[in-house]
Amino acid sequence: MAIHSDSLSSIPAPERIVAPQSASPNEDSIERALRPRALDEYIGQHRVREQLEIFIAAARNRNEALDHVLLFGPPGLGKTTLAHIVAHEMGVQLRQTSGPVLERPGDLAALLTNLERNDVLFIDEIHRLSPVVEEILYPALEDFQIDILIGEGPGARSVKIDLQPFTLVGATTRAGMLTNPLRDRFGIVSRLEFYNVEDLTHIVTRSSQLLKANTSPQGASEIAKRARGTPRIANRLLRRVRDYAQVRADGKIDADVAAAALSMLEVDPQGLDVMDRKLLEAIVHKFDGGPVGVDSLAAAIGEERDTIEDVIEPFLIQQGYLQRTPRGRIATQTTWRHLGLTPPGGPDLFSAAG
Ligand SMILES: Nc1ncnc2c1ncn2[C@@H]1O[C@H](COP(=O)(O)OP(=O)(O)OP(=O)(O)O)[C@@H](O)[C@H]1O
Ligand SMILES: [Mg+2]
Repeated sequence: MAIHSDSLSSIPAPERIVAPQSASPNEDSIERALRPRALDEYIGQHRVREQLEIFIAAARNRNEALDHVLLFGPPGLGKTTLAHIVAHEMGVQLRQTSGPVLERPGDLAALLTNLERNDVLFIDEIHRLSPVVEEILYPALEDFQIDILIGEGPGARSVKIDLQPFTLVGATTRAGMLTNPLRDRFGIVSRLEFYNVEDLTHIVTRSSQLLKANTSPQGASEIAKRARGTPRIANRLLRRVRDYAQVRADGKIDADVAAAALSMLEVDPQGLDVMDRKLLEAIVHKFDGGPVGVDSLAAAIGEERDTIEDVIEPFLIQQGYLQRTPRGRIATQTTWRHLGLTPPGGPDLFSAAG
């Protein structure tokens, strides 16, 4: 491996390299290029994929619209990708919108009346639909009909409009924030999980081919290990490692180059970054390891509560760094050790408490 010592100042440093949200419109367009189009290119999530395969085949066979689908899970795991794949596999068009964009009932009515037979309507952030808009959606989902009010005041009357049969694909990072009547109207509910290292390695390898990056299997696996179970992060790390490799290692991404690039980006071998460590250190140093309520934690590290709950915590909990209890967040033994500290009371006491 030839590592040159030129300056790396040309490498852009996003605020948080392992943020699971999309960073910019530019990143969005790169993502679109890397997005798998068909179900059999969609890596991992075997359970969800198998279910969709069967339901899509059956609906196609009967020439019916697929049942409404709710996709939920943390950001960057492939909800939008899957919505597009559903439309592609059904051989129909996809119309895309999002909860906060649909301000008035008329906005949704316009979209619904323009759908063609069996089309997919994709509503991202569906937990953020306003109640009046959601009201329109119920009869649309159930009977493919909407009631709209024409005119104002005493002369106003309600008119029923028939819609073409369609499939609603709703995506949310927070299934718990959906109202019950809305959730009940989805026939297919799919929860996306964090990806394992093997699947992420596969994704990095596939993206390397599309980006024409020269990545060895070990290089791909090194990136995968630090990608927090999230394809969006894996693809972003790959692009930054590719920059590093280009400037310092003749473009070859092997395990050493990947590790060197990622430690320069302050992503540690477990995939934790500055923000994760800040949160874990706050629990350990400021709150004696917890339990600490999420609001106190938010104040201590200067982050929004929502960011902690949606973005930082899920991976830390899944990896066993953090426990969510009714009394608040608790740092686990893994956390103390990760920070190079001895857990309080020794291993036995802790495992009895945890
Ligand atoms: N199963 C997969 N196989 C290969 N690549 C994937 C897969 N899932 C996601 N990706 C990649 O990850 C990127 C992010 O996925 P996507 O935009 O679908 O996430 P999302 O769940 O909609 O995120 P958000 O909650 O932020 O909207 C995509 O551009 C795609 O390239
Ligand atoms: Mg999305």
